[in-house]
Amino acid sequence: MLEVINLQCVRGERSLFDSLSFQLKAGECLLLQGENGSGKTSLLRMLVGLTPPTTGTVHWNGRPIKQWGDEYGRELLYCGHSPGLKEDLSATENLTFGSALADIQVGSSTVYDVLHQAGLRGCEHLPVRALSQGQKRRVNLARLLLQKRALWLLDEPLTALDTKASRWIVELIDRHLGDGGIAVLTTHQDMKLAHATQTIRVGA
Ligand SMILES: Nc1ncnc2c1ncn2[C@@H]1O[C@H](COP(=O)(O)OP(=O)(O)OP(=O)(O)O)[C@@H](O)[C@H]1O
Repeated sequence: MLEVINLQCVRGERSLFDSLSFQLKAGECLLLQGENGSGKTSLLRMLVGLTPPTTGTVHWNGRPIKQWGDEYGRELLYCGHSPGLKEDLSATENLTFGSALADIQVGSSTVYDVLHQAGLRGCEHLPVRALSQGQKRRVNLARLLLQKRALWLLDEPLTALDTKASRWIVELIDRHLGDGGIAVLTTHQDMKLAHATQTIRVGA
């Protein structure tokens, strides 16, 4: 379970949000909405443990995430705004090395299969710099299939994706929730998940 208790975020002189609390249990999803600059990414980074909250705490399965240390990192998968890929390496190499860094050994046939599911057949060995923005995004999101994690934290996962890829991601998220996973997503788009979602408007 992910539990956020009285979270506050101050950036410079500005309080972006205050007294923010919520709980997400297995199979539950939270959509973060709000204007540009309202603090959605800041909140996600707090949930990842990358940015310390001004006040308040984030708990994972009953303990503050600080106490989990590296173990917490192995429970979650964070897809940020930027694709976070090595431009000179191929999609296959990025996924293989990225998984190895996350202590997950994957065979090449698994990586090809995941890239094909992501609609990247024929792009397996191109350097990432030769891919379009949407294709880079697909490579990054393909990690969702390779790294089995309980908690998905996705910053605008549909950005740059075409209709078919957007449908693929929505289906992946629904499957993850159906398998008892938890997801927190930021989005400016209308995302039609089959699973019930909570919505928080950040900065309102
Ligand atoms: N490291 C930082 N230092 C100071 N201010 C920051 C920092 N990171 C973000 N901010 C500010 O915090 C505010 C919220 O930024 P954030 O990226 O969380 O917004 P957002 O809701 O995700 O926006 P968008 O919809 O545009 O992605 C912005 O005004 C931004 O300039």
